[in-house]
Amino acid sequence: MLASLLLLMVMALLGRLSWKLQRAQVRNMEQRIAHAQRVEYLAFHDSLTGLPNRAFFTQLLTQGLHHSRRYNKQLALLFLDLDRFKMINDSLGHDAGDELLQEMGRRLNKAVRVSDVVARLGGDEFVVLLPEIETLTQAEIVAAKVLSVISEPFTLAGQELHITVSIGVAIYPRDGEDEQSLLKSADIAMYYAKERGKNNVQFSSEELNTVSLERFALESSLRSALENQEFKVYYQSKQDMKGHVTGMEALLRWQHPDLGLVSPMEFIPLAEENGLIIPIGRWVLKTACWQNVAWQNQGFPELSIAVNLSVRQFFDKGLLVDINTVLQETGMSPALLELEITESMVMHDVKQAIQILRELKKMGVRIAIDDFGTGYSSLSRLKDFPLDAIKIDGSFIYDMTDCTENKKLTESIIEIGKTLSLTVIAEGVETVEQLNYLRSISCDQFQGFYANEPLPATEFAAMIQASTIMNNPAARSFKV
Ligand SMILES: Nc1nc2c(ncn2[C@@H]2O[C@H](COP(=O)(O)O[C@H]3[C@@H](O)[C@H](n4cnc5c(=O)[nH]c(N)nc54)O[C@@H]3COP(=O)(O)O)[C@@H](O)[C@H]2O)c(=O)[nH]1
Repeated sequence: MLASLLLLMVMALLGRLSWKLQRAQVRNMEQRIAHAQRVEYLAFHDSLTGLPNRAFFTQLLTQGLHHSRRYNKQLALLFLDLDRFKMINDSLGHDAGDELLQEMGRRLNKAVRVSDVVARLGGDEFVVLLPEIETLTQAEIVAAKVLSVISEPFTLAGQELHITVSIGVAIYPRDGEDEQSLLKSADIAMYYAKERGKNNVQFSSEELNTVSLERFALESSLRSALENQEFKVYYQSKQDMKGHVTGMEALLRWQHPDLGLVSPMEFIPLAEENGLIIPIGRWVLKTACWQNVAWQNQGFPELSIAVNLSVRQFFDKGLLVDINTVLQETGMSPALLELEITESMVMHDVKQAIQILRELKKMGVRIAIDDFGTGYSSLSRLKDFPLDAIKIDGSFIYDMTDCTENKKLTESIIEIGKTLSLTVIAEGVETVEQLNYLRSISCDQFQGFYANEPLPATEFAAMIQASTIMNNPAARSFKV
């Protein structure tokens, strides 16, 4: 009796133990499944926004393309890139940047149908897939809706901010028949949206893709141009109204092995975009200073030299160190170095620009505002900038003798310059009539083809030495 009771108890205990064991096994299994699901979720979703990531998006795009092919449908791919995201990250911090990306994801999802796909490819790049569209207008409507939802203010780090986005759109099958080509077409179109002033939508086209291929080829040779010593600096004189040379401007040229001399207008925007402008700009500065010092050592008079700074260079953290190093290494006098910046550059971030300009002034270099009159600098702002000179944009000079409006505008700019005690230089002077008129309205200096076209160093030196510029009467009174 006792034995049976004991047996029953042992069996009950064993049963309980086995049940516990089973429960533990089930729990363990559940945990493993949950873990596997989590791993799978993370592999296919962006951890910050919860949106499909690039890998998942590629699968969804593949499925969408299969479907479109089978049912002979069009599909639209919107490629989005936030404008000035880096600036937000840099100025407000990465937490604010993360918050912005999360809110972007939420707003994008709200702007499209549940059957559409919103994904984050990485960084500030998002894509929207419209799997079945009948007409291009549908894609246009969605893109406009996206611009509109993003235009609502964002509150980040306690500040209300207005954010914009650039959108490129590619349509299957018109702009690409597979994932890669469709994504590439949309990306190129987005890039053009940026170029056209950001905050807009561009549809892909064959023309855009061809231009982009040419740019790609130019960009890859630009990467090796510095190393291959393909850059040259040309020099154009600045003169006072009596024709005395007061200085020169250093202008960059690219002697491309196949394309010949490439204009800076073609490659500086590219270099600006991919960051190559920093080493290239440093090289121009060093070459120009070195050349100026070499000429002085050869007995040339003390002529100033102006060097253009691009926006990326101007706001680059290494700018002050770079200039200081070049001055030290070349022995260039800071007072003879003039840095040319544009109005739009300083308007980009007025507070920081003033700070940088003050630091540059402390070094003793001169600052000139280039292409003056084409930007939007208000007069009240202008007086806050520590400047030495303004250069009237060539577009005012070009037809000034026939255009009363441009004559008046030029007079006003000269007056502004005088009021602020700045040297006023007229750019793009090509005729004696223009020069005479500028002289009559007390412009201080001029620059342009009338004096000389930009020349390689040896020719410029010969010109100075001969004290003559292309039989130009303005050059007869050169004092060299
Ligand atoms: N960031 C840098 N920008 C640079 C550098 N070198 C040049 N540039 C910028 O590229 C733009 C085009 O320059 P460029 O083709 O050299 O044209 C200059 C002159 O050649 C031209 N010019 C001069 N006189 C006349 C004239 O009488 N008529 C006429 N039609 N054109 C003339 O104008 C340009 C002067 O440039 P700027 O004084 O700087 O405005 C130009 O925006 C350059 O700034 C570089 O090293 N870095």
